[in-house]
Amino acid sequence: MSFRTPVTQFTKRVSHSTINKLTATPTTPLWNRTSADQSRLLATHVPPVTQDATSSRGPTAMVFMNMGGPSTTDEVGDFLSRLFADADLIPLGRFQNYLGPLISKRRTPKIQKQYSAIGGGSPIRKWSEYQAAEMCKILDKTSPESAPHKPYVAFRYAKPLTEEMYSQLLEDGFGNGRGGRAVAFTQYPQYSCSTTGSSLNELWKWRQKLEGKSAGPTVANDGSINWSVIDRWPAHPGLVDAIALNIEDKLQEYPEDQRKDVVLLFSAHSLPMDVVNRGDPYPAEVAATVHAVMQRLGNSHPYRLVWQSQVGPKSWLGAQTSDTVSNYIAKGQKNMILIPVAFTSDHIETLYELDEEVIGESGHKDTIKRAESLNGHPVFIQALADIAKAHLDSGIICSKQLGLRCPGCTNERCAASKKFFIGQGLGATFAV
Ligand SMILES: C=CC1=C(C)c2cc3[nH]c(cc4nc(cc5[nH]c(cc1n2)c(C)c5CCC(=O)O)C(CCC(=O)O)=C4C)c(C)c3C=C
Ligand code: FES
Ligand SMILES: [Fe+2]
Repeated sequence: MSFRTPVTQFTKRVSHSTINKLTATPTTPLWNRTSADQSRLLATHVPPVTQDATSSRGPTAMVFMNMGGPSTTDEVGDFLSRLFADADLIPLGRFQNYLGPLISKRRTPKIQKQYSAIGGGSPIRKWSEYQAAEMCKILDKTSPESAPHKPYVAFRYAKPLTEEMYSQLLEDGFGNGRGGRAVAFTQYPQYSCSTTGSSLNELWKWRQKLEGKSAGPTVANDGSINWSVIDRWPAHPGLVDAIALNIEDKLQEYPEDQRKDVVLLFSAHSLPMDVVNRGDPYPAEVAATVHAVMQRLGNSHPYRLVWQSQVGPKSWLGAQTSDTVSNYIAKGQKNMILIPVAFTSDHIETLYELDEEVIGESGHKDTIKRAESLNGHPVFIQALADIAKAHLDSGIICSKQLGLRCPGCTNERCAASKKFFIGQGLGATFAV
């Protein structure tokens, strides 16, 4: 039995302090006990109260975490300077404060041109706000016990930034001595320490700054925000189905006699090899998505997983998407569908890199196509709601995986933020 199940049963009638009096001793609070112990205590001491259909533990804040993108070309400079200042993404050691601004300043005009070419900015904010709001509408119906669900967006490098979201949460009455529940829902389906890991480290940092918490469990019961995390969902059936449906739609654009011989190229943002070799979970999780999509399609077509968007002189995980397309063309394969698989909405890497560069410059624009990004696909929105509902029902603070650091990790921010998010024993183990 999970911690949450019994709590939902008495909602407004039994307060958290009563639960604690009933269940915990001063030295071993409920959230710090084994799950068997929690079940025994709750089963023994809690009077059987039937659920009141009108009662709710809400509001629940549903916070969509992502990297973000500049909404206008004027924001490109700030976006890049935050990106190159992030030592979880681009570690520049003691030169970070000097090299970060220098590289971002030098890169700005080139990246501004790319955003101009896709309509003057990244659509990620528009899509994230839409996806979060639509998901919350579904959750209000499917999960009345945690309603109302309030959508928030927290970007790592663009507005609304994590600190803006956090201040808004406090203004809206979460925390500030009133407790309140918030779910950090990563919008990267596959976990990488350079993406979701960085967003969680940032969230932990702002939690410390704005709520004064330097340590302690997520189920704090001290009036600060109770955080839990959806940290990965690489093979969720709804995600898999939405990607598969977009592929099936694209296949329809080929003449029937050619359709079965189209090569599917799943394309994900690459990682530097030193990150891969550190033991980052992302390559394996992206492969899990691809495998699940191919199973859903009945392994109907030949396919490869390829990697795009390498930046700078380091060695990156390949094969590169652009090389793959030219190599296959050279081998005589002209029918190919590129499938963005590690990002849930359109962004510069689909609209510019894939559409304008890889396809646009291939000389085979008619036969090399791209599957739609997930954007507002109703099957995808439903998947988000299903993932969130399962999380809310489970009472789990985060996945078991989140507690385990990469074998080669030397980043102390990872240690501190993981310790916080695993919530001292509710569902995850902690390894240093
Ligand atoms: C799952 C997605 C992503 C992973 C993993 C990822 C890792 C990663 N990225 C860089 C460096 C840069 N990324 C940049 C832009 C960018 N990255 C992603 C996604 C992932 N990155 C997206 C969606 C975007 C574009 C945002 C948008 O258009 O809205 C950039 C800036 C652009 C540029 O200068 O070329 C850099 C730099 C590293 C080093 C890294 C892994 C360690
Ligand atoms: S780099 Fe992966 S846990 Fe720190
Ligand atoms: Fe990137």
